[in-house]
Amino acid sequence: MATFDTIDDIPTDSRVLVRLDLNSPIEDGEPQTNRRFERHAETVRELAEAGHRVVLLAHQGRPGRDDFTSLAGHAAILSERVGRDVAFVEDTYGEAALSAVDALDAGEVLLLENARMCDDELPEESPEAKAETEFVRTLAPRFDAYVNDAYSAAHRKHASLVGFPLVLPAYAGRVMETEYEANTAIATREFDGPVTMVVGGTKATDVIGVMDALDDRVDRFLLGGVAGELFLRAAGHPVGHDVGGTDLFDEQWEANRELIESVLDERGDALRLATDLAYEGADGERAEVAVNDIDEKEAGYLDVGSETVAAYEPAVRESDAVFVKGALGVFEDERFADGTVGVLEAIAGADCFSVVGGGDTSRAIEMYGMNESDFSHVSIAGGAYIRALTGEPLPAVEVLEAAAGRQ
Ligand SMILES: Nc1ncnc2c1ncn2[C@@H]1O[C@H](COP(=O)(O)OP(=O)(O)O)[C@@H](O)[C@H]1O
Ligand SMILES: O=C(OP(=O)(O)O)[C@H](O)COP(=O)(O)O
Repeated sequence: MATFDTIDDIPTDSRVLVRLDLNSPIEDGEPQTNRRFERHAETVRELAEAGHRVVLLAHQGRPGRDDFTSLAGHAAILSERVGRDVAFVEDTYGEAALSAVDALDAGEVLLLENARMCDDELPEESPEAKAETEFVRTLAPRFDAYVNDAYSAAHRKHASLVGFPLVLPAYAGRVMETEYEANTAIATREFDGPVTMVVGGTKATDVIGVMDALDDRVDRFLLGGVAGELFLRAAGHPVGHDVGGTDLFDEQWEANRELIESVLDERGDALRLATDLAYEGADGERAEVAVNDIDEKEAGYLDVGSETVAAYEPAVRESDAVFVKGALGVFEDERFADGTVGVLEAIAGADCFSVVGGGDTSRAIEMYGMNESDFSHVSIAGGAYIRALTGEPLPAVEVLEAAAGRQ
């Protein structure tokens, strides 16, 4: 269990600075609504209803990229989700921002401009250095408390994440609390029965690192996606390399070959590899082939096959805990959703503790009409989820814990 203080511990009538992670996909310059708004809305609503003055800090994109935008649109979406007005000021710690902060009444909510528009925010430095920045030194004195709800950004040593908790009493928001507890469960909780991890997606380097780190915590890995194909390659099948303009496999194979081979060698018994794969047939329909019948990879494989899904489902049902990292196929295309959806539905119907992580994979839950409440936790974190699974510390969580020790 984390040892941080939570928003239940904030003294009444406080001026509270809250770090959220509203980083979202941007289309035509506008943020697209997603789970992050819905989840953070709970923390914001609770703080406002408690009568605090609530000022929100967040970021969007990275400087130089297309998704680096103002947070004006985020304020509108958040306002809808919270069910009360979320004012927005196009400034982070200048005159306009400070006046807006000072003008707030009890229960009012204000979102400041994208923190990454300030030079002090981004370079990763120690919490002590970040606490010394003009950004932190200017804003902090306006507040009685700092809340970090941005679990999904907690792997970054940015001013808004690690600077403020050094100089203000600091607390975890509801998202921080629930994400932390669920995502560290694989390393910290004892389960009575088998622990299963579903491993897929495109970022094979990430998930293979997770598999290696969780070696002794996981009883079986169900593989699919790009990572699954690389393991099939290591097992001697002529798959797991790029064909026809794809560039997902060869580079990742070169980078991870030794690790893949050693995981296969040492944990072979715990690994379930696909026995059949799906691809786009000549008629454009889904076609399947048994892995043992593949003499040469000629098509891109886009899902695990139906025999594999039928084998993975009971493995899920027998588990006491299931953690998901990455999709088993290109579920965005209905023809190749069977693996991902079949396994997610088996988890939803099973009596087990379950965590589904990764922004892309968790999207399959709503795309295919599954109920989020049938899972113990659907994470809104990507990089931070990976780090939690591999047991790497999250700097923004560490400073919250240190703050609790001082409070
Ligand atoms: N065999 C495959 N070939 C190409 N893409 C795949 C394959 N299997 C899964 N994917 C893609 O992987 C994506 C999810 O992977 P990833 O980004 O690693 O996970 P997440 O964002 O959920 O952490 C999905 O969008 C899916 O289309
Ligand atoms: O969306 C985020 O992370 P994610 O893509 O790992 O889920 C966070 O907002 C961190 O963003 P960053 O990776 O630009 O620092």
